[in-house]
Amino acid sequence: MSASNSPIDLAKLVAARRAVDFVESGMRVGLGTGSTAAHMVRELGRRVREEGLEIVGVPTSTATARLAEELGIPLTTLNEAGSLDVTIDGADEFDDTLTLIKGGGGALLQEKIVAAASERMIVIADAGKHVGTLGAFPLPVEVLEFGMQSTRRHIAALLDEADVSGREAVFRERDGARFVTDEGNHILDLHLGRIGDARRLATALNTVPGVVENGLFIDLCDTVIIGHSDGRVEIGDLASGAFTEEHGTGEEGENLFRDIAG
Ligand SMILES: O=C(CO)[C@H](O)[C@H](O)COP(=O)(O)O
Repeated sequence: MSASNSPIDLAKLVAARRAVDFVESGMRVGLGTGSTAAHMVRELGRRVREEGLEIVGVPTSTATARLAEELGIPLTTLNEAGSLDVTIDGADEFDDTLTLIKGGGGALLQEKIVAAASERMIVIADAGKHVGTLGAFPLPVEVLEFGMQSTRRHIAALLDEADVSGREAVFRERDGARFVTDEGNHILDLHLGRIGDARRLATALNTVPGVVENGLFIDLCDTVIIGHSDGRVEIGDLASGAFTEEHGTGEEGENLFRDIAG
């Protein structure tokens, strides 16, 4: 079974398609980055082409911009759009307070700026990303190349005092070379195991000279749509403080699975 029709990918697809129901004509929409967000962009593209949905998108990475362009979704910049009605994006982890870890795809900087400019942020994710305590997923921190080893030492010193259970800080690599973000920076992945106080850690990290941004998204996400591989969807909403389940039959998941598997 390939990654594109695995149960996890099916769960991502279910969440992504449900999220697109929240998009209406006339909206300015932040387009997230990653495999789950790509499902959402494809579904938005389908609605633009087949249903005449009139939106303008603001992509959070060059990869998403490329995909959206291919699909015929009209795009603009955040500067042009000013503010956005909704952003739909993936996440690497989220907890019951809808605090997120993002940046697994390296796009956390644009993602955070776009989310902060949005009236509403909807996160789409497979159920495996819902955690009791954040931190099993390494926390990405975007750092400038200039003085990056010094920046790492300052972060290491800060972690000695932090309420975390692991302290390894590793520069991300891709294809044997240091990973470079869309802004030309690098990513330091912090293997923390358990993050006791996300707000305090996020604030502390952003005081270190050389840190551009960290992957903790706090008070940004309003709604999380959780997909299950049998087609069930849970919606967690910050305003109501509740997680509610939809599509209990599993039938939708089976149909989608047939669609993907061809
Ligand atoms: O934060 C991100 C990119 O910077 C992604 O949203 C996150 O890594 C989730 O990716 P995927 O949907 O592929 O699991």
